[in-house]
This record gives sequence, structure tokens and C-alpha cells, in this order.
Amino acid sequence: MTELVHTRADLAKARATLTGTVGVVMTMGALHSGHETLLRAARERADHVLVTVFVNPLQFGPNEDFDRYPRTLEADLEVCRRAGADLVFAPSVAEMYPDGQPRVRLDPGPLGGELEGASRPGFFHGVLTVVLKLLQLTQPDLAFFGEKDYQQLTLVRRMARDLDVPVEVVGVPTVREPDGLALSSRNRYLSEPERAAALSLSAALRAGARAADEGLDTTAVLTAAHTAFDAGTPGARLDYLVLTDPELEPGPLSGPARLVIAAWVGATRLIDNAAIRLAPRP
Ligand SMILES: Nc1ncnc2c1ncn2[C@@H]1O[C@H](COP(=O)(O)OP(=O)(O)OP(=O)(O)O)[C@@H](O)[C@H]1O
Ligand SMILES: CC(C)(CO)[C@@H](O)C(=O)[O-]
Ligand code: BAL
Repeated sequence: MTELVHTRADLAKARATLTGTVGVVMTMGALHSGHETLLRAARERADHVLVTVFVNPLQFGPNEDFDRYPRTLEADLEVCRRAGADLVFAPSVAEMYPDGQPRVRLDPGPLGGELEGASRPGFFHGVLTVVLKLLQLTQPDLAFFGEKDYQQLTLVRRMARDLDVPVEVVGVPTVREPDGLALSSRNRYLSEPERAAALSLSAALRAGARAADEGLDTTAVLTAAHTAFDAGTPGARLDYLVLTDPELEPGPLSGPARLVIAAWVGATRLIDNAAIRLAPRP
């Protein structure tokens, strides 16, 4: 049975009945098969699965889609039931932030201002603040995050390490449509032509990975990725396409690396990334 709670008091009561290990999957709702894969990964690793559904105003900029973000709790509960979740915590904004906007927020450090953070100022302050609050409220042994939001996963891992948060952060590989598009709640904003244009992101990643597999250097890998992006159905506008270290740290690249991309498709901003294996530097 999947229990739904909306308040911290009810969460605390329900959490106290869960014996054994607890895995948490934090979401903003509008659940899709990507989320379901996270839930199933949690089901495999932990005795109990706790899902949070909260559209966190703190991580949205003033001109972003907080108001129109899809809110589909009934359908989300069905996904949670199907995946065998024990407990769903779906608080209101007032329940999470009873004193209004918190004055104390987590500082994500230098990486928080790069890539997603450069385009979405304050985004990772908002994400890490709510993630830490949700960890405190749910007290999990394990927390599952998707690789689709690779910088978020990296920063949550770093926060747990740097601040000695007693949780194991587990990354789950990106779930894709058969044509390569990474599943994302924001895909439901896309019109048919926009969806075709959105394939430019995964096409760029595949081309970059192929070039790396052929032993090409970092410049050629990036060129291949850019060329594939530009060759896609018109309509996607690149924000960034960056080849970086797997920890998103600066420095020379050799061996394992990560290709990360963000682009606007109409009014929708999409992100994606892929593991790349570069030839070792001579
Ligand atoms: N395609 C996917 N594969 C694996 N994990 C995913 C996928 N999409 C989302 N997740 C993960 O699910 C968790 C909750 O994400 P969220 O609710 O923001 O969904 P989303 O699809 O990323 O939404 P949005 O479109 O708003 O970015 C995050 O850890 C996220 O990385
Ligand atoms: C981790 C998260 C639930 C925090 O609001 C959100 O950023 C998301 O859904 O990836
Ligand atoms: N999917 C990560 C949360 C966000 O984009 O707001």
C-alpha cells in the first residue's frame, strides 16, 4: 500500500513505522518512466521507498515556469503505487517554508555558478537547500537521483560529502525514448515540430561519443557534437555544449569524461549529457 501525507507531522508518524532501510526519490511530480526507473532502483536497494513530490519555488527564476509546471498528483500516485512505493510526501509550499523564503540557503560553491547555474542564477542554492531539507525530513539511508540532471547529481553528492550528510547518494542512468530523447517532465511542453528539434541534443551527444570512440581528440569530439546539433531539425538554440571531467571539475581531460548540453527549444529549456571515453593523453 502507498500512503500519501502532506504535512511534516504526518510524515514523521508514517516514517517512524518504516523499519529497515529507506530509499528516497525526490521529484517535482509529473512522473514519467524516468522517475519510475528511479523508484524501481530504490525498491531493489532499500526495504522501503519514500517519494517526495514538491515543486520547489526556491529553484525557479522569476521568468521561469514555476506557475505552469505540470501538477498531476493523482497520476503520480498511480506511478508510485505501480512501482511499490511505501510513502509519498507531497507538501504545500507553506508546509516546506512556513516562515516564507528561507534566509539561510546552501551555497553550492563554484560549480553552482557554472553550466546550469550560469543560465539559472540561484538554481543550485534552491535545489541543495530543498534537498537538504527533504533529507532531514525523510531521514533516508539512500537517496536516488537521475544522471539526466548530471550537475545536480554531482552537487548533491558533493554536498553529502562536504557536509557529512549520512546518506548514500545513488545515481541512476538516464532513461530515453527509443529515438534518443531523454525523458523529462518538461517534454510535455513540446509541440510536434519542437519535439523533432529536441532530438538535436541527444544526436550531438551520440556524435561526440562516437568521435571519442574513434580515438579523436577533445577538439574533434566537440566539433562532431556541434556539427550533429546543427544538422538536426531546426528549432533548437544551443545554450552550452561542454566536454568536461566526470566530476565537472576544470583541468586537462583524458580517459573518462562527460559531454553536457543544454538548449532552448521554443520556450522550453532542455538538458542532457553522456559519458565519453577519451583516448588517454600521450
Ligand atoms: N530521463 C530520466 N532518466 C533518469 N532519471 C530522470 C530522468 N528524468 C528525470 N530524472 C530524475 O528524476 C528526479 C526528479 O526529477 P524531476 O522531477 O525534475 O523530473 P524531470 O523530468 O527532470 O523534470 P524537468 O523536465 O522539470 O527537468 C531527478 O533525480 C531527475 O534527475
Ligand atoms: C531534486 C529536486 C526534487 C529538488 O527540487 C529537483 O531539482 C528535481 O526534481 O530534480
Ligand atoms: N529537473 C531538475 C529540476 C529543474 O529543472 O528545475
